[in-house]
Amino acid sequence: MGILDNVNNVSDLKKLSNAELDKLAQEIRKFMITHVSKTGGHLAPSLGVVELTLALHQVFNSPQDKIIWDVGHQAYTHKIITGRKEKFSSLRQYKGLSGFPKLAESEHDCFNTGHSSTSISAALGMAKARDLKGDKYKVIAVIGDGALTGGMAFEALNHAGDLKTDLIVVLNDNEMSIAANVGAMAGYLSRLRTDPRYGKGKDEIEQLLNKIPKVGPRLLKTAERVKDSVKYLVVPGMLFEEMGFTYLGPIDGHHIPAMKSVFESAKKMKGPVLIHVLTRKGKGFKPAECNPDRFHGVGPFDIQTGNVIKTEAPPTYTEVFGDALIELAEQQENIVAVTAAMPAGTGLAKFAKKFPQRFFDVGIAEQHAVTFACGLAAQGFHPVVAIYSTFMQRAYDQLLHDVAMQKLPVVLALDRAGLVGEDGETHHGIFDISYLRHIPNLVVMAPKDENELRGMLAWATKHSGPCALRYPRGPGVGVELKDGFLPVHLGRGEVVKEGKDVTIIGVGPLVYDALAAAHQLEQKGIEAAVINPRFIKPLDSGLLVRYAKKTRRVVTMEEHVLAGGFGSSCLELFNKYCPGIEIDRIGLPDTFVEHGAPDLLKQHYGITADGIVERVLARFPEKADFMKKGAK
Ligand SMILES: Cc1ncc(C[n+]2csc(CCOP(=O)(O)OP(=O)(O)O)c2C)c(N)n1
Ligand SMILES: CC(=O)[C@@H](O)[C@H](O)COP(=O)(O)O
Ligand SMILES: [Mg+2]
Repeated sequence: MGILDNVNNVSDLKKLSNAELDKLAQEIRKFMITHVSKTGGHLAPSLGVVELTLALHQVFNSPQDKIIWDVGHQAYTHKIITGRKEKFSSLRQYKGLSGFPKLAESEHDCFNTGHSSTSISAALGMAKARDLKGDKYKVIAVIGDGALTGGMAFEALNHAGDLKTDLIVVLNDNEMSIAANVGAMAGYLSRLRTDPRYGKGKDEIEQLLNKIPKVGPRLLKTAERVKDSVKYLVVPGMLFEEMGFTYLGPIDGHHIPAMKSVFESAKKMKGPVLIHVLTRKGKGFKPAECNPDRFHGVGPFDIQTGNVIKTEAPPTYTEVFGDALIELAEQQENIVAVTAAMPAGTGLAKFAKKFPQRFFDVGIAEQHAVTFACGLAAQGFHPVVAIYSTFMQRAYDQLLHDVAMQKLPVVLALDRAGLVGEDGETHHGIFDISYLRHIPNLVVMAPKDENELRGMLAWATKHSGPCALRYPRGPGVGVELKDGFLPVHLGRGEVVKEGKDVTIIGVGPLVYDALAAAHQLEQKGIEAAVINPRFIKPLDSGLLVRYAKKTRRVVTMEEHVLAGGFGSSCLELFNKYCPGIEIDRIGLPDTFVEHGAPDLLKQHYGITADGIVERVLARFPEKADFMKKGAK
């Protein structure tokens, strides 16, 4: 019987000694590794904060005290010790535990996270609400060094320093974002971490400086300036102190007694406090310690070897994108690539190695990434900004105000467009058609397969204005990759199959589901035409209207919300040019889609060939009867 067996909630944790907490940490690591090796998940981030989480929950009193986990991908220990140990085997599975904090899951999850850099803003809002109500609870934001590169975090630090309300920010510094952390802040933290001078008795320095004899105002001013610059040199965390925070640290984030003692001190302090904690991402599992980037978000793996369990699959759209961009960049010197802290996830890692001067990782800063690219474009470069569909939501105004209004030749590569699966509602890329297609001057494309992705990227890097490409997470459809680049013509779609009874339009790879549906319908005597629109904007209006008029029935299908999606654009088109068409739109309803395997989610929402067949048959009741009579 281990200690973890008797820890079913935070109250059980409070009874444990430091030695028992250390033992519990080991048991939690073993428990976590065992489960995540089966479910996959954010193992390295969570392994890195086991002791930190235990110390936090011993010193503070969740749920009265509010603990907000930035991104929330590191909250597995938090979940395990707040009553969700038994459900942990369902992590990230459909109808199982989420991989991120969820209010709906537990009172200890006081704020939903998933997108980076929101924790300090939310914590500050909660702290201010507490003050206004005269409450006394503590509010703690736990933010990583990567998330601290997000502009929103600085906005919140700036505001917190001004409000001076009681707030605790725990900076979990493991020198890693997904890849190694980048930026000047990372450099500053590194100096705080490594320079022996830092951490010298801050009081000694203050006493020494205060010994400077009281002199006339002019000399006093100089003395103050000297004092401040000397403080910058030897007093750690001056940057945060200057922003109104009391800086505590750096402390060992795997030493529970040290953290508990600092947390206890911070509890008593007035105003905003920043506690700088040093941790090792992936601690306790050698493969993750050695490859914290690979184990940042990992699929099921072999515990003995750390090898991810590979399944035979075609190259991913991400890999096809990355390789194609390298081919294009070899021909076009003005191509540069920008990522927001996700070189590997967006397929740009190889590009970065091959063209280090033409690659920019800006940190978790999507807004800056887009407008930084505009600066490059304004001076003759052709930037390709690779950002997941869901994270591109952060840069909406930059797309509109900086890219489109100026008609700058910026290529927006929206990876993870569609249902991403286990990351769930905060990560599905199901809103981009709606937030892109109404932006003037912007071309929006959706390739049906790997060759079209290559062709569209080639076209985009030669297009004189802004354009966006949206493609899904995971393996391609497995077509044979062609040399060269498929020719693409602005605003032109493709007839994949002729038919006279109904027109089925599938967006992106869904055109293959449309084709499968058409073949099923053929068995039932219904001849369906299949269209690959290729362009979300500008639509191939001539083609779509021609087939709508010809078949009088249209079914559209997209891995995207219906509101403002591709189907909506067809509604608008047909309403104008061929009113009276029967149109069925298949897509996602007005709700946030939960986590689960993508195919399961598609099945649930009818985004499948069968879903199309069902819709079409509903328009042919006689055929449906024909079906019912047992005809095959
Ligand atoms: C707005 C946004 N952009 C990108 C991501 C993808 N992402 C998730 S975690 C992460 C790195 C976080 O680094 P850090 O905060 O240091 O946490 P660690 O994984 O090191 O514990 C990134 C880039 C995100 N979740 N949100
Ligand atoms: C926590 C986070 O936002 C990222 O780690 C994200 O989960 C990566 O998604 P992919 O696994 O699709 O690259
Ligand atoms: Mg980090």
